[in-house]
Amino acid sequence: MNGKKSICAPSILSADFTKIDREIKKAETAGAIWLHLDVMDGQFVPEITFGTKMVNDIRKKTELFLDVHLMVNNPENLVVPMVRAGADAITFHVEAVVHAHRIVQSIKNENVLCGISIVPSTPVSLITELLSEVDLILIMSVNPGYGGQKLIPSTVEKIRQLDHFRREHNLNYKISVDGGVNRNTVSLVKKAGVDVFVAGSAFFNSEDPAEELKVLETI
Ligand SMILES: O=C(CO)[C@@H](O)[C@H](O)COP(=O)(O)O
Repeated sequence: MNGKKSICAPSILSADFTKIDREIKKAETAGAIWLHLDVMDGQFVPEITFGTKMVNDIRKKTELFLDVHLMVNNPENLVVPMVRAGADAITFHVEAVVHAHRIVQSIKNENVLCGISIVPSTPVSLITELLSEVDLILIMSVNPGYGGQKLIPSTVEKIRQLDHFRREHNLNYKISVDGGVNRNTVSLVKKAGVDVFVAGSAFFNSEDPAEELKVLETI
C-alpha cells in the first residue's frame, strides 16, 4: 500500500433505480463521501441510464460529492447542464471526442473537478498532454457499459504509470478506477496507487453495504 487512504465511491448503476432514496441513504449511512453516477447514452456504450433530471433529483436528496461519469458521445453538450444539475466532478471519455482539451477547459470554467477517462484498450500515452490540466483520471478496468464484470488485470499497470507520472512531474491529479473492484481486487488497485475506487455490485449487492465499504476501504 502507499500509506494513503483510498476512498470508495459507490456506483449507483448497481442500485435499484426504483428505490433511489433508499439507495442514496445506503451510501450515506455507510460513510461514503463520493457517489458515482454513470450517464450512458446507448451510443458510446450499449446501455442507456439517465441524464440531468436524475442527477438533479439525486442532488436534492444528498450532500454527497456527485462524481458524474459521462459515457456518452458529444459530452460537450452535457457539461453545463450537468453542472446546473448539481455535479461536483465531470469525467468524460477521451475516446468520445476530437478536441479533448477544449472540453477540459469548458469543465474547468464551470469550477467543478475535471476528469478524463480511458477504456481498457486506450493507453496512458494518449492522454499525456492532458495530465497537467485535469483533476481526475478515471481508469476503466472493465469495458464500460455494465456493472458486475471482472477487472481486466492489464489495466492496473495504467494506474501505476499514472502514479509514477504524477510523482515525477509533481502533479496533483487523483487516480480513480472503475469496474470489477471487490474484496479480491481492491488491494491490487490500492497498491498501484488509486485515490478513489468505484464499487457498484460489491457495494449495492452486499447484504451489509456499510460493512462492505468499511472492509473495502480497510483492506
Ligand atoms: O461504469 C461502470 C460500468 O461501465 C461502473 O461504474 C460500474 O457500475 C461498476 O460496477 P462494478 O464492476 O463495480 O459492479
